[in-house]
Amino acid sequence: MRVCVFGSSSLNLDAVYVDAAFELGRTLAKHGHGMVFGGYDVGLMGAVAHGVAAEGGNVIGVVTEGLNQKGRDIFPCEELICESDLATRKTRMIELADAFVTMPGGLGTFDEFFVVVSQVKAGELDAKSAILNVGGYFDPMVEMLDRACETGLNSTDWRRDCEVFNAPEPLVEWLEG
Ligand SMILES: C/C(=C\CNc1ncnc2c1ncn2[C@@H]1O[C@H](COP(=O)(O)O)[C@@H](O)[C@H]1O)CO
Repeated sequence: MRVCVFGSSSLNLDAVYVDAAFELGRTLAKHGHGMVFGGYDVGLMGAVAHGVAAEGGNVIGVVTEGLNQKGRDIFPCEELICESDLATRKTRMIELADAFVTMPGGLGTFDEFFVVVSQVKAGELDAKSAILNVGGYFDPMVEMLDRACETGLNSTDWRRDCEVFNAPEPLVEWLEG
């Protein structure tokens, strides 16, 4: 399986997030899965790629022309794809993946997570999505999503193909199930 991982591009992150990202990468590779991600060697994005590489796993990176021009470090991926912009890059990452994992992050990470679950909701995508809820980071978002369903404002059960995990091992086992 090829798993797409979303996560923060920020620098100077707390070690609890970085360690969890590295461990996720190691777990994916130990289970024989490859990874597709945003391609840059920064933040949780980079940490998860280092984890995959540490176990000899395969990494595909999808970068953009605009971010390359900002001089961001690119992870040494087995395959590197360059797209024109963030939207095209996101589409490409989704096309390349069999399943999705969202790690803690900011606006870019939220955007990627919601695009995937919205496509599943609309029936455009048939894929599992897992949230790695490091340190309870996603608790408010999970609460909001549950509330959206309880009130009927969201017309489907967001948990249908989406689950929340505190550790990488059960997460990867769920993706495989
Ligand atoms: C100028 C800054 C960041 C540049 N933007 C991005 N760099 C790398 N990856 C990005 C960027 N914007 C969106 N992405 C994707 O979303 C996730 C990271 O975004 P976040 O906002 O940091 O959570 C990641 O999965 C990327 O695929 C500021 O330094």
